[in-house]
Amino acid sequence: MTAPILITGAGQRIGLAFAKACLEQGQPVIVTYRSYRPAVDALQKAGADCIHADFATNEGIDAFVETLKTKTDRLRAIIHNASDWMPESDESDTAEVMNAMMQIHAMTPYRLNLACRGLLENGDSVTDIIHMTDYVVEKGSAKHIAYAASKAAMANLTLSFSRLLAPRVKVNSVAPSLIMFNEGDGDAYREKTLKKSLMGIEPGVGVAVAALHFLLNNPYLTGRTIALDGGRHLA
Ligand SMILES: NC(=O)C1=CN([C@@H]2O[C@H](COP(=O)(O)OP(=O)(O)OC[C@H]3O[C@@H](n4cnc5c(N)ncnc54)[C@H](OP(=O)(O)O)[C@@H]3O)[C@@H](O)[C@H]2O)C=CC1
Ligand SMILES: Nc1nc2c(c(=O)[nH]1)N=C([C@H](O)[C@@H](O)CO)CN2
Repeated sequence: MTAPILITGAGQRIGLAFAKACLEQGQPVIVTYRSYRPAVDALQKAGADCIHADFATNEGIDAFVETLKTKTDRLRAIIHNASDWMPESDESDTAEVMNAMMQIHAMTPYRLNLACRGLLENGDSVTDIIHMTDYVVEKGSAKHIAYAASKAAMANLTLSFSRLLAPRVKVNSVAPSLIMFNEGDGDAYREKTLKKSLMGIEPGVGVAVAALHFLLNNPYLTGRTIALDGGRHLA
């Protein structure tokens, strides 16, 4: 029996696409979701093991790990996808924003990687950790300061865990810029954002799924980042 891939935050969008792509290839998955959606039921019906988890507290992380270990004693990979794109605002409490961003983008992958090391190493094949970071790790963000800092912390986890876990486990980042807009994004924002990259497109989840497959099937990549950004760095 193939060991399952754990995908966090798979109730919608990119995480959901990851889960569907794995299932279509006969790869078992365990997914976390925070808010219930019909897509979770559909994933369960398609064979995914769906576990409710809110990583906003360490107790929530630890409760998830406890449940996970009742489901499996091995993991093929962990995809740290769960994320909150929280902007600063005049009303926001800066401490709350920074703490929330560091909790989901740094504490959660840190704590899960250490807690699940045995599951990743419990087999003969090399396994994977993939951190979903962000293009803003390179450039910062004037409107998502804490978010960018927390994704930079996540990017550094890739370096440290690569050193700690090689050669049994490969650890890489995928650093997207625009992959898919959110429903509430207006035309002006969309037009402005599309102009930020050389390719000038909203690529959709397929490019993220392609990056996932590339990393899972490349035995020689660890400690690296796939920049999925349409040439934004040169625009
Ligand atoms: N979409 C894009 O264009 C880009 C995406 N990325 C990165 O790619 C990844 C996927 O992006 P996208 O699909 O848009 O992500 P989403 O914004 O849709 O977030 C993914 C999921 O994370 C879950 N989540 C948020 N906070 C928590 C928490 N405290 N505990 C548990 N789950 C939580 C949400 O759960 P729920 O909704 O169930 O509450 C959500 O469904 C993210 O890491 C993102 O930062 C980077 C750059 C661009
Ligand atoms: N958790 C999320 N992170 C990010 C999202 C998102 O929807 N959820 N979206 C972006 C933007 O697409 C940005 O890359 C381009 O404006 C960034 N991170």
